[in-house]
Amino acid sequence: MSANHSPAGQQPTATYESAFLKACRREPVPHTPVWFMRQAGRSLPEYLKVREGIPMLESCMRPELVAEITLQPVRRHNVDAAIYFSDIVVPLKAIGVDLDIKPGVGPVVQNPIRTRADLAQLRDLTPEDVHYVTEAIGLLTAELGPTPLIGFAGAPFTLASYLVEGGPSKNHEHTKALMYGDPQLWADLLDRLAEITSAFLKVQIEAGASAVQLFDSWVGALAPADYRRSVMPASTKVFDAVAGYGVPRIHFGVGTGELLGLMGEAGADVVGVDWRVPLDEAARRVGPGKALQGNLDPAVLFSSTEAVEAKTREVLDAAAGLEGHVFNLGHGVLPSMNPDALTRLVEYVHTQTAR
Ligand SMILES: Cc1c2[nH]c(c1CCC(=O)O)Cc1[nH]c(c(CCC(=O)O)c1C)Cc1[nH]c(c(CCC(=O)O)c1C)Cc1[nH]c(c(C)c1CCC(=O)O)C2
Repeated sequence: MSANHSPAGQQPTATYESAFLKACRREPVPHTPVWFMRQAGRSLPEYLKVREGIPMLESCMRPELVAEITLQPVRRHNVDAAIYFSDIVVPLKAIGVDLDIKPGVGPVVQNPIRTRADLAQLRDLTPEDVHYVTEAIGLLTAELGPTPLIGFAGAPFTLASYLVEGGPSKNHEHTKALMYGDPQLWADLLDRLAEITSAFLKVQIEAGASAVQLFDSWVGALAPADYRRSVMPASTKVFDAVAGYGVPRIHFGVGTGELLGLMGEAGADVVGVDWRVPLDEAARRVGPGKALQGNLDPAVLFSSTEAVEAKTREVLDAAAGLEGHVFNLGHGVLPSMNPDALTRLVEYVHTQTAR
């Protein structure tokens, strides 16, 4: 550790002192930090241009392209953090699971995991399996300066939902059939995924990520008792595995109003909230000692600037009493969004919250 490096690991002091990381640590901030889930991607013409002719998963394995795509929204929107460009299925592909990302569909798995024998598809992940991640993060930390880089992974439940269903699913019928019908196989599957996810997050942190987000996008499909019994042990295992690095751990899912307390309890420092629960109520559900992230309804961005500002004001007002607030959308940027509206939104939050 040198003089311009922070106590919490590899990052430069200017990064450690950034508004985003301060808000995650519930320290006073110069302005409310902003970033957007899926800020890189199809809403940006410059993204469509560099991705032309390159399949999604292949683009995730080219370090220079990953670095360029990750930087695009930082340059354009003046967001307070970058998120590493990848996908939640990349570590599964890296250990040899036969899957692809189909345009307009999402991840599709060739041989769904439904029996004990199928578990053999899930071997341990080594740093060499994802050497391109280490390379890309090396390029990125050099380019980003003080702007923090968020690493991420899919949470065990959400990964399991793709692996068991074989693709995207509305009702998660095969997943729930396994969870309720063979609890031991289910627990073993989630534990395997927790190991893989932990290894993947460690690679990102050791390469220079300043925070990590665990996406449990589809876990809102579960009741709290089932979450506690069948999912929380695996997610807790992931958070515990990276606790020693001292980087903030963010935990996000959609439709998780009834799970917010448990998702914090699983080991998050920051709990992501979708647009269905106002942040002051979310803070009551999560309890003290955690920051919150969110939670403008993404679809508001399709409306007028005045309406966007009014709805943003509501989010900021609900967040006024929080210990730490990271502004975000309640879910990801949609491909059809006007990127200029996102740039204006960042500027609006920054000016409204300047102290
Ligand atoms: C559930 C989930 C997936 N992937 C991810 C999640 C969790 C986040 C969430 O809840 O939205 C995570 C993810 N996937 C991607 C990112 C990029 C980083 C960022 O936020 O900027 C992140 C954080 C890139 C991507 N991942 C994907 C794209 C689109 C593919 C493309 O650009 O060709 C991008 C930019 C593909 C993907 N991958 C997945 C879906 C549902 C899709 C969309 C399918 C489609 O509509 O075409 C699975």
